[in-house]
Amino acid sequence: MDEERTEAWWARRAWALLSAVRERAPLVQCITNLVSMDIAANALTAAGASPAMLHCIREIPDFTPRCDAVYINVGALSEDWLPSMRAAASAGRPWVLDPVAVAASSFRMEACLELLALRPAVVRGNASEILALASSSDSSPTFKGVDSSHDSGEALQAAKALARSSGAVVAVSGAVDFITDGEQVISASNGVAMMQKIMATGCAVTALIAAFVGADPSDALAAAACALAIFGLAGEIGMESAKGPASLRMHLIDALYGLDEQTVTSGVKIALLP
Ligand SMILES: Nc1ncnc2c1ncn2[C@@H]1O[C@H](COP(=O)(O)OP(=O)(O)O)[C@@H](O)[C@H]1O
Ligand SMILES: Cc1ncsc1CCOP(=O)(O)O
Ligand SMILES: [Mg+2]
Repeated sequence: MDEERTEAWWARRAWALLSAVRERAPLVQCITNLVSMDIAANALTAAGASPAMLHCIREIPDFTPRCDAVYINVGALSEDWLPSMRAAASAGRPWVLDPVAVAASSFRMEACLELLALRPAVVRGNASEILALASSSDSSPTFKGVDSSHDSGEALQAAKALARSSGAVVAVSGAVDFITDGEQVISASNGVAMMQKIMATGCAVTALIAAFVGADPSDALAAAACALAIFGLAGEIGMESAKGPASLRMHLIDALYGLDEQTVTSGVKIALLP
């Protein structure tokens, strides 16, 4: 199977998955921080998914089982929301974790480790987040809040170890995104540096990963790699018209909405690393 996963295979897979999102409009429940709600909901809907920002614990038993995927993001974690996160992660739907600033506190680290034990299909973080989560350490001297103080390649071994110990696909974002199930490593090299200057692009791309998993839960590794590459490609196209972070945000969402087969199959840069 691996031998046939050429760059051309990945390009076709990325288009097939984006097409599946557009056709099936997966319902994605998002329990996410308040900063990211707007960009995540807009990225999801531009891609063809159906976002729902529901976090009241009383709604989860009725609503979550009807979702195609669940997205949980601890960016603005609180004692009130953690029970909802636990309940939604335990509802039997495929789900994706964004461990924003996991090293911020022991409360956040313990919450993320507890959620990790509830078997997310995918964990996506920046390099500092994946390094911290893999080592269960909330005491890094280089901690910079929600931003990464490491390059994605520095977290590759940690990502592989975390994938093996948790059973999740682990994605590390950065200039090059790395996606691993603990054995295979995929690189996705789309994107522009200016994406780091738009608040909550990381949160938005994790939401998009959840939509791709919801559209096709059979291969979380492919879903995560293709969602990251497609989001990055939308950033590249958006950058052609952008003057700065605010206009890039708008043009990225427009580009995500307008992607066609030719643009996706010629533009995504996904490769299986040897
Ligand atoms: N230097 C870069 N060059 C190109 N794309 C980048 C770069 N840094 C981040 N990205 C892209 O921006 C998005 C958010 O990633 P990142 O900034 O690592 O997440 P977070 O916001 O959680 O820290 C991802 O799609 C990633 O591929
Ligand atoms: C600023 C901020 N504070 C808590 S969550 C959040 C957004 C983080 O977004 P991202 O992880 O995409 O950088
Ligand atoms: Mg983040």
